[in-house]
Amino acid sequence: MAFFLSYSTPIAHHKICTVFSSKQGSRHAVDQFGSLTLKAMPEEMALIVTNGSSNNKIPHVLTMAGSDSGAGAGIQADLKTCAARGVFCSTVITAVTAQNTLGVQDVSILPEESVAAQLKSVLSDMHVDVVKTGMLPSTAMVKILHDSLKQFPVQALVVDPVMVSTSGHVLAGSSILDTFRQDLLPMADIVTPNIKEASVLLGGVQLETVTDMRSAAKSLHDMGPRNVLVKGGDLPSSSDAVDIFFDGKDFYELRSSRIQTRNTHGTGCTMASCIAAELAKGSSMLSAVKVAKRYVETALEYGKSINIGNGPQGPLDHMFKLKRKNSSKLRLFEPSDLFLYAVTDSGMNKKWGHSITDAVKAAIEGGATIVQLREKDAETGEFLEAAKSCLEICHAHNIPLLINDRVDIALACDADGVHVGQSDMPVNTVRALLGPEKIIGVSCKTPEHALKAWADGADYIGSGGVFPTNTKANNRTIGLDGLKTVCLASKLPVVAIGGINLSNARSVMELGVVTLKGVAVVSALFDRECVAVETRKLHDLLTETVANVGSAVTEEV
Ligand SMILES: Nc1ncnc2c1ncn2[C@@H]1O[C@H](COP(=O)(O)OP(=O)(O)O)[C@@H](O)[C@H]1O
Ligand SMILES: Cc1ncc(COP(=O)(O)O)c(N)n1
Ligand SMILES: [Mg+2]
Repeated sequence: MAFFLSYSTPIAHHKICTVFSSKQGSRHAVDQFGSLTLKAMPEEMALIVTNGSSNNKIPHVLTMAGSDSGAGAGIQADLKTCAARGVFCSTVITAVTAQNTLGVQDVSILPEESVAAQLKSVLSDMHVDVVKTGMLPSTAMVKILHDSLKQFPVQALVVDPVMVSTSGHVLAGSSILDTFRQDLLPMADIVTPNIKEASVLLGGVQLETVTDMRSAAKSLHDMGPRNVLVKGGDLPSSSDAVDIFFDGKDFYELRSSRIQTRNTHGTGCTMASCIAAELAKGSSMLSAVKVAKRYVETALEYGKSINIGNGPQGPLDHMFKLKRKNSSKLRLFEPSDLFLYAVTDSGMNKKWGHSITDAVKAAIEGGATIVQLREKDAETGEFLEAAKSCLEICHAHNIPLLINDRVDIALACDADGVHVGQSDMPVNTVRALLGPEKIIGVSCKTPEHALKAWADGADYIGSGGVFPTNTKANNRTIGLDGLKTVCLASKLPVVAIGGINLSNARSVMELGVVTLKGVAVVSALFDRECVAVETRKLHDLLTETVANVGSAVTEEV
């Protein structure tokens, strides 16, 4: 969300050539005389002429950093972090490092012309909101950055003053220190040194306590950056991970518990690129820093036991949102799962004194091939707990568990999918929330419903009520003919539902349409004293009918 204006009125002692303002009022002007300093300017001068945002614009971070072959830090960390935070990330590579979990084996610095060309390519063409810098291995690269930003101003500059890798390898030599102090820091909206970097920038002062970190933040702020974050990941003898944020006025102590893991390589780069990503989305500086701290903490927690490499420091895992518990055992949908589809009903379980988990266990024991929890009256907390327990039972038997209607419950317990009705959340919205691998079923009474479900990305449809039923009030019965019409029109596998029991299940399966894969039942299984026995009876009857009808229901859609 950036607003730009070309401007040429003298302000104070500078002739302003370019003015920039963000939504939050972060303002810079670059003077025409080539000073390396970006000056803050009064709010009222930040005239808004062009709104640089449009509906289809994605927030954009440009990272100028080194490549890390081990992919925990550097450019790779920045790309993954921005992707995880929903922000577009372009890259200017300053150096190519050979790193792994043992340390840094090689550093090749890219030619300055190449760095300048990369910056120009991106900044001149693509609308960049925020620039984030990591490894800047030469004085010339700082100058190139300054000149590029003067020509193509951006909303904010996040400077991670990378100097030494955690493994102790020097990534920016001491000859560059003066340039960092004099030229780079004054350009920064925020600078994010770790303890070692803060100490080096301040000429070697010892930083051992949170109080030392506060003084360091203050001294660094005096060098010109608008905000300072001194990161305490490596603060000796601290059981918490404490960072100090200073905005020139107030200090904030950001504290989280220290996660015990070797996989911390890249925390600093990740923190800085997450701050940049949040700024690009429109956050204030303090909110961006807080979100970034929580993001790093969560990534550390999720990735704490990952085993990559044999060295002392493993990479941070940025994409925890994509991670699935037991991903190797992910249960993908098979149309044959619809064969005997058990749908629970809290009223019936109460009536017979069955807990929901006992009822589900019994249905599986009797041969149910998929389970749907349809708990219309349950309290959310209670429903979630029941869903978690049922999921464990279902997965122990390799049976998918779906949740009726409640996408929130399905997400919270990582269920295999959701079944929705025509008036529930639209299928494409459910798909966007659950992701590509989860199972989505939708109730359909007509061929039009069936075709829409297919077009919207459902996996199967439930069609009915085939027969009159007590479990759903005011539900129009479509009969066997209606079911057959839907099955013939459907491009998706179909499960028949509504009043199906031992006495009529045969007539359903005898329709013999290839798309009809099974029956879904509520009362015939759960409005019974012995759920396992009733399920077994229905299972046997279906097996026998299908064997007689031939290949119809086993053929894939
Ligand atoms: N083991 C940990 N548990 C929780 N947070 C951590 C841990 N290690 C680092 N952090 C956090 O990660 C962020 C990056 O800090 P730090 O590791 O000090 O930076 P750098 O990678 O530049 O050395 C900070 O917010 C810090 O508090
Ligand atoms: C290319 C590159 N950039 C930055 C770092 C710092 O990361 P860390 O402090 O986690 O080692 C690194 N090791 N490599
Ligand atoms: Mg670190």
